[in-house]
Amino acid sequence: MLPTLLGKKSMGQILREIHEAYPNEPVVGFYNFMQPRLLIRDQSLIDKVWIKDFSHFTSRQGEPDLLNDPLNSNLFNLSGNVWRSIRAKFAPMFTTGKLRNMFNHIDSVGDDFIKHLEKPRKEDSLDIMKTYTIDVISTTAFGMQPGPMDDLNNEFRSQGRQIMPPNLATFLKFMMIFVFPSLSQKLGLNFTPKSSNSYFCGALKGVLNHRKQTGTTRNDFVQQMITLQEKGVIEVENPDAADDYLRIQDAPGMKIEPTDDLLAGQAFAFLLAGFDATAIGVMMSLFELATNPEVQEKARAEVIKALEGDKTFSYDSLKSMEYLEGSLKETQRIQSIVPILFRKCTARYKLPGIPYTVEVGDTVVCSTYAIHMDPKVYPEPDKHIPERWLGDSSIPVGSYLPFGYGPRLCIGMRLAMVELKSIVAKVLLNYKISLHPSVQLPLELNPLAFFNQPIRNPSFIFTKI
Ligand code: HEM
Repeated sequence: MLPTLLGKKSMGQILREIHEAYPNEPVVGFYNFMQPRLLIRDQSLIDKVWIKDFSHFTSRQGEPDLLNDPLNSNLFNLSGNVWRSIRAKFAPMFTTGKLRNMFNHIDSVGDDFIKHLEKPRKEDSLDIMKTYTIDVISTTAFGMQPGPMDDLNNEFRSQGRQIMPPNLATFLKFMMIFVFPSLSQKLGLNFTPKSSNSYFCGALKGVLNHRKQTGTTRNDFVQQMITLQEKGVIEVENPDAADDYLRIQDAPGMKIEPTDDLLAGQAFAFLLAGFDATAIGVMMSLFELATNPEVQEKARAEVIKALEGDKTFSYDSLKSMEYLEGSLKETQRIQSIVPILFRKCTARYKLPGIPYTVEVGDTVVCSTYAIHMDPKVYPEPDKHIPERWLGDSSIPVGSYLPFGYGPRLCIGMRLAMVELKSIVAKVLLNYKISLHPSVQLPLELNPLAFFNQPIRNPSFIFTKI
């Protein structure tokens, strides 16, 4: 891991190199500083560990204390039955019907974003995309209408930007938490600054109180959280096969009270887990379209066709844009924004077909970045080919992992795809996208960032159509 500390290579790149250096091995052991790690290369083994034998790997890292630290007890950090019970309570919030009801909030932030692009700007391209993704979380998860996009004093946005800047201090903190989770817990070290935690949790509790006192209602996550407090469960009116990935058995006998603190912690996790990765996703989707002009033209033609006859942007008109969806999936594959998945072993596990047992507390990882660029799975892996995803595309198990895999797959996956598709479709309809001549290709990855993200964000030229 020295190259990462010296600012030469990101963790994602190093793991990809380890994966590619042992093409015939199903697993490879390595050290992350002093901690042994097992890299699982073989996709059918990934399928076993991440899905079939998930009960042995229900954790990601250490376990926060639900009773004494409910604000940090979020879906990302928790494990075992506590995680299962909270996931089962929150999963219905992300189903098709619920997202369809929330679509107008996302759509309206997208319209503001397009107006914002029309004004002269000096902002870095990732900063603009972050304004969009923070505003989406603000309106959906915190029930707060975002102000004008050019308001530089907007507190919610500036607090959001301060949470996890991709710099050396964040990197060292993350390393400490990953490598020495128990010590970090004793030292009270968290992924996020305490000030951010209290600002966002305070904001959500303020909105919860206001709704309860005034009886105001709105189609958003806050309203669903209130339903969860009042009824103990969120109903799914029209079950959809596309929601299968959210189905999960509640933990029997587990009684978890959805207190304001616990709900605030989850909303903060949605912000934390969602806004940065989605902003990088929007930026890199535009980058892929700018560098693949034929794909851009085809995707634009599809958007125009889907909106023929005065149709407006809606959850359903977006659904019909299959080529655009294929392009977004290609971006997620090629860019592998989250380049590594990891699980902590929670029950001793003998790896099938291999003389090796994973002990409780051991961490296993897989390199999504390497798998997404494997020519055996994706011929000509560097090429952006949306057609890979059209029709009966059959991808082997454990081979497409941008949102993770198994029961702990990203709960916000569909929300992220709707956010991405909606904004990219709006940009395509209004602008031709090209790269500023100053952009140097290929883009270099930021060695200090946990995500795969460029060290210098590409600047775009948006030409009004
Ligand atoms: C392009 C955008 C996004 C990407 C690439 C992404 C990717 C991921 C990945 C790879 C994981 C780990 C899954 C695993 O370990 O198997 C994850 C977990 C998670 N994500 Fe996302 N995500 C995105 C957007 C969002 C959004 C918008 C939300 C908002 C709700 C969100 C909320 C979460 C949560 C709460 C978890 C933890 C789930 C659990 O452990 O039960 N993500 N995401």
